[in-house]
Amino acid sequence: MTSPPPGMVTVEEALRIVLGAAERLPPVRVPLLDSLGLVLAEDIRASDPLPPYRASVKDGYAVLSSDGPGIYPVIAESRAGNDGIDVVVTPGTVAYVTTGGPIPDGADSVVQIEDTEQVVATSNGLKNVKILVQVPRGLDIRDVGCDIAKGTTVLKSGEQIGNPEIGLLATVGVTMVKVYPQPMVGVLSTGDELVEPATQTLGRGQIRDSNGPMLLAAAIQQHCKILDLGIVPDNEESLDRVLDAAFDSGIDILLTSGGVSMGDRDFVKPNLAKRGTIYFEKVFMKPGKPLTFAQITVNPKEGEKAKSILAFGLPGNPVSCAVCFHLFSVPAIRQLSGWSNHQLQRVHARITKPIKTDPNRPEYHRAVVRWVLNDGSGSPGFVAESTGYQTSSRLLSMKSANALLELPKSGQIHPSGTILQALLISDIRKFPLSTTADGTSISPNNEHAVRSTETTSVQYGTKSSEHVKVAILTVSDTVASGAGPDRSGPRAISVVHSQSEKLGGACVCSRCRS
Ligand SMILES: Nc1nc2c(c(=O)[nH]1)N[C@H]1C(S)=C(S)[C@@H](COP(=O)(O)OP(=O)(O)OC[C@H]3O[C@@H](n4cnc5c(N)ncnc54)[C@H](O)[C@@H]3O)O[C@H]1N2
Ligand code: MOO
Repeated sequence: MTSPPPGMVTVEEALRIVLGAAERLPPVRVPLLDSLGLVLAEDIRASDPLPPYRASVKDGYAVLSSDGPGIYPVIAESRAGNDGIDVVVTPGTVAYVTTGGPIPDGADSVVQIEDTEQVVATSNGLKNVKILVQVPRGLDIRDVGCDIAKGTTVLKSGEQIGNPEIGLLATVGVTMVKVYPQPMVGVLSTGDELVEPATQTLGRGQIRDSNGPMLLAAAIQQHCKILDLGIVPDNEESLDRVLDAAFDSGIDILLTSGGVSMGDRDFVKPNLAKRGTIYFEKVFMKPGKPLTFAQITVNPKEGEKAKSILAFGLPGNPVSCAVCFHLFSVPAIRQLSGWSNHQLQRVHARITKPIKTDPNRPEYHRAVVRWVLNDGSGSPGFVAESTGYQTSSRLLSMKSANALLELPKSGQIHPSGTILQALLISDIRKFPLSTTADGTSISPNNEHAVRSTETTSVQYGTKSSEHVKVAILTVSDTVASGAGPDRSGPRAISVVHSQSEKLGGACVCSRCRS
């Protein structure tokens, strides 16, 4: 890994520092439904077996299997609760049961309705039924505790609570759940140029605050409680006043945006430095270089413990702000919330178009990752499509992005089809399965693939052991007519050869022009 320039930390080091400062919040008890999305802070055991009684799996008749086919009187109907409680199914009798209903004593099997026939009432006054089949002992009966035995640990401390877990908690009778609480996140936008989103007409030099609402929404998506601290202008006194109130209000995390680079009115860092410890103030990454991280200890109120607050001075550029939130604030939120694995998930994905890397900083390139049946290699896999122009002021490059492609600094071009690591930043399930990223095939024979990559299309080997053969096609009227030189073809060849090892031994096997 390349060392960062002086004064900067690597992304890995920055994350290590953040997680070192982030401690789990003390557990609390919350009502059942409020625990959704939170992390359990205790083991949960079943105090009763499930089912607590022998229950029928089918609508049908509880029988003695040894009786076999024949006509039998129906001595009881057991649907739920105390139905059939004092009834004993003796040889030569049956009881009607519904799905989930208690099996009366004596019966050892259930014959489903489909394997019976109603018999016209007889002189004994009881309904009679004709059993048509021989059933084995135990058929269609759930024994006591067959789903959950008494004393089983159904959930473990540290597990995340989703809807099935809510159901399990309800099943075992837990209505107040011990969980790690949601952190309270305060969000503050800084900058003289900022006005409220509701502002209809912008004055000269004004822009609407997008970072504030975006970060509040992002914190909500991470199951946090939020405190909207609004906008402060670039002036020391206003910032001081708002931060005094913020630190007094019980927040666990402070997210500011703007005012952390080199401007003469960038007051966030000095303010945080005055209140606590700044751990780093520049990260070797793009976007997000001026990210600042500090820990502030707030003096305790009477009878309370001193409180530690994690403060992220996020860069003002909206994309830098969002990327830093995902890479650093999300793992911190997860750690405070009791997650045992705070890391963002990583997948390998093939890029659908060439991507140029930054020559100076490792880059986090926004992309849409989806699972396709043919990722270009003939097999299923993830493909990644760039969200386009990546400048850090262009929030449209975050739109729909569910992944950040990790691009080490090199200044080189990754050709279409290169496999890259992608950090997932949102749920990829909303991108449905398709044949390929664009619903077509991205094989080199496909017209779209040739157009999308302009002059280069990559053919992936069918077996990983095979060398990858690359055909390069320059499409240009000028070149084809001989009116000008082919510049892109030779450049593409040199890229393929310089990246040959990374591309599984790729070599150019043919080159043509049209
Ligand atoms: N001399 C240098 N200048 C800059 C450097 C540097 O190293 N040396 N770093 C650049 C980088 S990289 C970034 S990123 C930005 C970050 O600057 P700040 O965090 O101080 O942010 P501001 O200057 O306040 O704003 C930057 C940009 O973002 C817009 N912005 C700010 N807040 C919001 C908001 N809430 N909603 C929407 N847009 C916002 C602001 O108008 C600016 O355009 O610094 C570079 N400069
Ligand atoms: O690092 Mo800044 O975030 O490039 O734009």
